Amino acid sequence: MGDLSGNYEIRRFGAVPKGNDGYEEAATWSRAVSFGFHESTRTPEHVEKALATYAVDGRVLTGAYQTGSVAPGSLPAEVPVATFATLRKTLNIGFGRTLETQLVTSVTVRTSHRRRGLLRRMMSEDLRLAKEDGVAMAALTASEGSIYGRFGYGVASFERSVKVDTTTRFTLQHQPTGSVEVADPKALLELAPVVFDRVHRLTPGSIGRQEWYRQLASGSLGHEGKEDPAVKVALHYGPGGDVDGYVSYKFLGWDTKPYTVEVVDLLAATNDAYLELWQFLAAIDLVERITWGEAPLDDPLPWALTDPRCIDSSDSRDMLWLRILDAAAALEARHYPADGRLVLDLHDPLGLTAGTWALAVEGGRAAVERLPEGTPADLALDVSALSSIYLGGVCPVTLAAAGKIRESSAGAALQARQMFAVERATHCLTHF
Ligand SMILES: CC(=O)SCCNC(=O)CCNC(=O)[C@H](O)C(C)(C)COP(=O)(O)OP(=O)(O)OC[C@H]1O[C@@H](n2cnc3c(N)ncnc32)[C@H](O)[C@@H]1OP(=O)(O)O
Repeated sequence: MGDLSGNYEIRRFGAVPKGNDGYEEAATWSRAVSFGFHESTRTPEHVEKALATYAVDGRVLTGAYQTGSVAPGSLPAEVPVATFATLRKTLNIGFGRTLETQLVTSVTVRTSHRRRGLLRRMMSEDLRLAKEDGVAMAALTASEGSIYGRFGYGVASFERSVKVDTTTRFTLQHQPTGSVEVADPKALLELAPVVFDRVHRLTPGSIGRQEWYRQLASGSLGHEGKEDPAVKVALHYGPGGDVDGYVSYKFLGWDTKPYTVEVVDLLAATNDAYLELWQFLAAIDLVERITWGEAPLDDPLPWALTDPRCIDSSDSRDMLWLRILDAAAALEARHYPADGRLVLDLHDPLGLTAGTWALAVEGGRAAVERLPEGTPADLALDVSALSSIYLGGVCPVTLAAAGKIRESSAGAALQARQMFAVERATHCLTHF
């Protein structure tokens, strides 16, 4: 057996639909990803459907391949030992502004090749290339909390799972302004992207959705890679008759007690649509509980309920991790609700954004200037902390208390909190 310890070639290629050159390479790559996440081996049909959606999103697939000899009888050299994928979508950075963002996903390293620096190599190279390509931000959702801080990522949004008691206890203080009607789930193939576009423009932290979402919401392609006949859909119509929200949901069966409906996807482009979709869910006969795994932490629902304790939410977790790649471009892209000047001493484990930066905001517009090294700073912080506070969803004062931000001028963290605030709660409804 040859030396298996270090010889890898990193290859990048596009996702292509079946019938195209490169399909087999992409299909083998996609099976390696399922292996890395401990899923059952995907059927050829599942792989085909997944790759068709990846191609629409323009995903770039990265694989690490063994170049030396492969252990006899083990997986052949064309199966990557590590996988990594990226796609580009926009991120809502508050006040309706969006920023092109490098989304990192499908990160796996085969157990027998782990802790040899493969993730580090793929991540460092990809972030450097994205920056060179003019992308100022990267994002991911993490399987474990301890992996990505070292690469400069910081938690920027949260989500929680809720169980809502929809027995007679559930009453909302809300007079409907629109209406809700049940629809053929397939209607969402067309409507979901339209509604999402409105939600995306309204919600700080929102990430543009990949093709797969409309398929999921419409029951066309479930997590198992097949049509999901259990999915049901209701649409919300605003006062003018336009569809401004929907809920896609499943009844979990008569064996689940209390009888429960699980939300697959819930989007509302207006405050009224959100509450009225909840009124609809709560009105489903025979059902006593609604569950939703992607609810916001800062949620209007409990405030609209007569009894906010109808909501049981024991499980809150980090959702979006951001990584600023270009400090000046990312900071200048934002609108700031408060003026001020902050000098930031920024550390970066990959060196992409390191330096002393002056952020000067006037009339909500930022000008960012690099200052000579050693210029006294108001705040000293790692790029992961700046990425965390960037969307207004994480408080700089709290990070200062945690030792993640060092405040040299009294009150600078509070000033940062005011400057980085956004117009409504940061929430990301796109997993990728
Ligand atoms: C965005 C997403 O796709 S999230 C999904 C991530 N994937 C998974 O969880 C699948 C299962 N896990 C794996 O496949 C692998 O363990 C990976 C991808 C997490 C790590 O891959 P490896 O190639 O072993 O990582 P690599 O050797 O490059 O390590 C880089 C650094 O991260 C650290 N590290 C790696 N994995 C972990 C971990 N799970 N927890 C804490 N630290 C970790 C290493 O110690 C190393 O630290 P250092 O460079 O500061 O000394």
